[in-house]
Amino acid sequence: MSGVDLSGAPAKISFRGVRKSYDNVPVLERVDLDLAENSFTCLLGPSGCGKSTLLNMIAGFAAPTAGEVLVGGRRVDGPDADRGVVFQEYALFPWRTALQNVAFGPMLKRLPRREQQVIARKYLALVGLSGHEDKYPSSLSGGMKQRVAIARALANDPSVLLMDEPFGALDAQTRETMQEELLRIWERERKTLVFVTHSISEAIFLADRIVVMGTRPGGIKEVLDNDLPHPRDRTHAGFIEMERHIKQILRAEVQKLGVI
Ligand SMILES: Nc1ncnc2c1ncn2[C@@H]1O[C@H](COP(=O)(O)OP(=O)(O)OP(=O)(O)O)[C@@H](O)[C@H]1O
Repeated sequence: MSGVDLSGAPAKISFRGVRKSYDNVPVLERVDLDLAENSFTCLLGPSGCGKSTLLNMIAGFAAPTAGEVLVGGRRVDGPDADRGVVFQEYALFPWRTALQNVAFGPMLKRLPRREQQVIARKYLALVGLSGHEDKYPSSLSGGMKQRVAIARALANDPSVLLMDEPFGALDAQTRETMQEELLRIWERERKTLVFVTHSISEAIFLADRIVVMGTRPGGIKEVLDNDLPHPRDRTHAGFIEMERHIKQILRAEVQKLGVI
């Protein structure tokens, strides 16, 4: 049975009593979480708390040790084109042009060549890369490569988009631009988006739900609903207050580890 989000809408993604261990070492304690369809959730927490593990279980790259993960009411038992993934390190094919990279999913679906190109051009345009179709990744900047990676994930028209620190390697200015672009794309494409980040400010800027995670035991510390109006202003009192609150939770977690 699929869960119900706090808003009353049926959950698109549900974790039911999920635990995860690697080689008998527990990484995640019991996780119960429901994410609504078309919601934007950020997973935030100290290094090693299991953010990527949680994301990978939605993607189907990792299986829970106990419990289950449901997407659209169906148990995840492996990767699926309906769940697109974008990683920090771009993961583009260096020998394929931007267009060929984005057309990769439609090609795997064996769509006619012309249709593959139409889809790839559409998503490259959506991420602001019209005119760069024939460039190879080596001649694109970090921000442009990440735009191609996003377009490639979107070209499969997934209902769920999973992003693992996608802007972590970008300079501060490019990162802020990409955050704004991503919100624009999310508003237009209406995907259920789950985004892993280390940055408190990035999480508050982007997400309507922030899942703050902790270590030892790894798991969810707090789930915050973020209803600050868009476009979000990082100097707004509500923004700063939320930042302060999350910092407090994370500081306590890091102190538990004896790091500071
Ligand atoms: N495939 C694996 N095999 C063994 N241990 C793993 C594996 N993947 C992750 N781990 C361990 O699980 C813990 C959680 O890792 P995970 O990458 O999910 O954390 P994270 O919060 O995403 O970390 P970071 O912010 O540093 O990327 C870490 O201690 C990590 O070493």
